[in-house]
Amino acid sequence: MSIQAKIGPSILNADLANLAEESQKLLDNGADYLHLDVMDGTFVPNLTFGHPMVKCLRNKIKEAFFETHMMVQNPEQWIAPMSDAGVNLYTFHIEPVEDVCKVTRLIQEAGMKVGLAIKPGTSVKDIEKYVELADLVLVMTVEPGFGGQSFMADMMPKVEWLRNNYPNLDIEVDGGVGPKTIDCCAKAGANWIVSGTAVVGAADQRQVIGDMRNVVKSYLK
Ligand SMILES: O=C(CO)[C@H](O)[C@H](O)COP(=O)(O)O
Ligand SMILES: [Fe+2]
Repeated sequence: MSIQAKIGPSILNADLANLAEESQKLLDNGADYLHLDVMDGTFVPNLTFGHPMVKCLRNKIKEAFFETHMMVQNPEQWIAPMSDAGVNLYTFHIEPVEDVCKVTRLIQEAGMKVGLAIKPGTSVKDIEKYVELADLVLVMTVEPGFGGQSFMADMMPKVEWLRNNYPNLDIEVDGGVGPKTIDCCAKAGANWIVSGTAVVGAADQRQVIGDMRNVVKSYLK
């Protein structure tokens, strides 16, 4: 099966007091999945929400595909509760993890797909030995921790390397991605696109989501 273009809004900069409504609006406007940023205040210097909130969101939004971007020091700890909360794709950073193979196995056993994420300072070579275990690789295009930062175009060689070596891999980019930077990401080979501020704050979310998806599609073989 060939890879597809997917746009997943990050709700990090949305009104979290109205998370279900904000999420439903994004889905109604064409989002392919929701990217839920989980931060523990240790792996990154910020704190968001955990599995209780994801579970409440799942109770209100039954059908959508949920990815949790786990910016946490111990991703193994949250596998069972996130699975119970209805998460579909559990994306974790390899940097703090000693046994990446074990964590990927536990995620699969819990019934979720596996995403492997790398920070800007992590070489793509560090993830090479694990790629075959993953459903998706996330190349961060900002330092994880906060929404609304500037896109790091110098991460694109990592995306290019992954696309050249794994033509069928789902490759995600996250951080500062929007209408101005989508071409760069799509050209490098990314096909899962996280976009927070640019989509959530857009006057016409449907237009922005549709335009970005079209750019990604135009580069897919
Ligand atoms: O993981 C993240 C930050 O660590 C967010 O997903 C990301 O920053 C999205 O927001 P924006 O598009 O505003 O940069
Ligand atoms: Fe994220």
